[in-house]
Amino acid sequence: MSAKIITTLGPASGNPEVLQYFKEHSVEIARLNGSHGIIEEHIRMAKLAVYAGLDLMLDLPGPKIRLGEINDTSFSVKAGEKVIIENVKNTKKHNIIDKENNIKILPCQFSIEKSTKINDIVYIDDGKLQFRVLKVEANRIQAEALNSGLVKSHKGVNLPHGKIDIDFLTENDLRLIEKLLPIIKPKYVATSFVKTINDIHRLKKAIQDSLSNIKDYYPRIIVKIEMAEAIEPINITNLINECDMIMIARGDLALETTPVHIRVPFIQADLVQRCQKQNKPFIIATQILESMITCPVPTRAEVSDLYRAIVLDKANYIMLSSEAAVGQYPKECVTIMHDLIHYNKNNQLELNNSNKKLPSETVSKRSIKKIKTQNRLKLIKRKRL
Ligand SMILES: Nc1ncnc2c1ncn2[C@@H]1O[C@H](COP(=O)(O)OP(=O)(O)O)[C@@H](O)[C@H]1O
Ligand SMILES: C=C(OP(=O)(O)O)C(=O)O
Repeated sequence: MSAKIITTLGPASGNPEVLQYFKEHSVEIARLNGSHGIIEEHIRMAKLAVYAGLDLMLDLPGPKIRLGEINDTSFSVKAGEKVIIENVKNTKKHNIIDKENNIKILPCQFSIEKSTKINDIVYIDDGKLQFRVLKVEANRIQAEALNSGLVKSHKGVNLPHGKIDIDFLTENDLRLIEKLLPIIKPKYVATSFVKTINDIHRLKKAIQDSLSNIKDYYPRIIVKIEMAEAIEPINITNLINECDMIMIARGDLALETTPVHIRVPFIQADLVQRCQKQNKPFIIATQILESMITCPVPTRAEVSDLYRAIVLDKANYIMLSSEAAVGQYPKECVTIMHDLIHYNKNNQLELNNSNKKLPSETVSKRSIKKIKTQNRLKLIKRKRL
């Protein structure tokens, strides 16, 4: 079976023309990321995706630390600039300047100060922005930007060296399970930041409660592997057993496991083997064609990553995130994936056919026989001498 594509829906892809193109180019599942957008917008995009013939996946945010809502949606920081990362309990938009100190504030949806110490690194937006902790205060930390970039609303915050205890099913997850799930009835529900099998039991119970009045429907559960605890031997075996599909969620995985960034390919190799052994379908996700968010062609490294996922790992699904949700080239990304999938399929066929037509094995067997006969003759000759 060849790989199929999952595309994350967002402003760049939530329209009939793009969705039709996706359907015609190996896309099978449309993913709604519950971390972004409002419920009404998800319902609108879900209807369009179903109309285009795609299956739906509702991806629940889980206990992921994220920035809050920022006024004007983004602002820039410069390398060396001091900022405050402050816990905000409400969902209102936040101004970004602390007038007293004339310093920029990054609103954060969880309080991270108890889990950080001086010199720890805070990663934001899949690590695109890095901050070093300078001072820990009540309800906030002071930090120094290690690189320049844009701070955007709702981007993820990772603290690989600090553990934060946030309950697995958040208010946001429960709201989506109660208000969105029964309306769109997605074929799949993906669950984020899972640690143990107990998390899955709790999720299934919450889904059952929300669907108590609906018969003949229950979603398939996708477990996103993105935390160090989840890949501990007992946990990972149980999680693979308990779910319908695994997602290797490489974005957070890269920052939740240490040494950061470099462990992902090793974990990917291990998870692929485990899923294949336990006969469980799996998705390889995140940054597969990241450069194509702003560029119409992929890098060689991205094509190699795609080759590994499709040809070597034989992933059941490969997933596009920002590339399809907010990128400039959603159709081009899908085309690259679709073309590689089909090139591989045709290439395999050609190889199989050429094996049948050109029995190179027979040729080489024949030559081996000839050499053996020649050797035997030489031996006999030598013995006679
Ligand atoms: N429904 C949406 N509305 C607006 N933007 C979205 C939506 N879904 C995704 N995005 C954007 O695409 C980015 C990448 O998607 P994804 O990888 O799923 O997000 P994240 O890593 O933040 O969970 C998000 O960070 C967000 O900026
Ligand atoms: C798919 C992932 O999760 P999300 O996009 O929800 O952060 C990931 O971290 O790789």
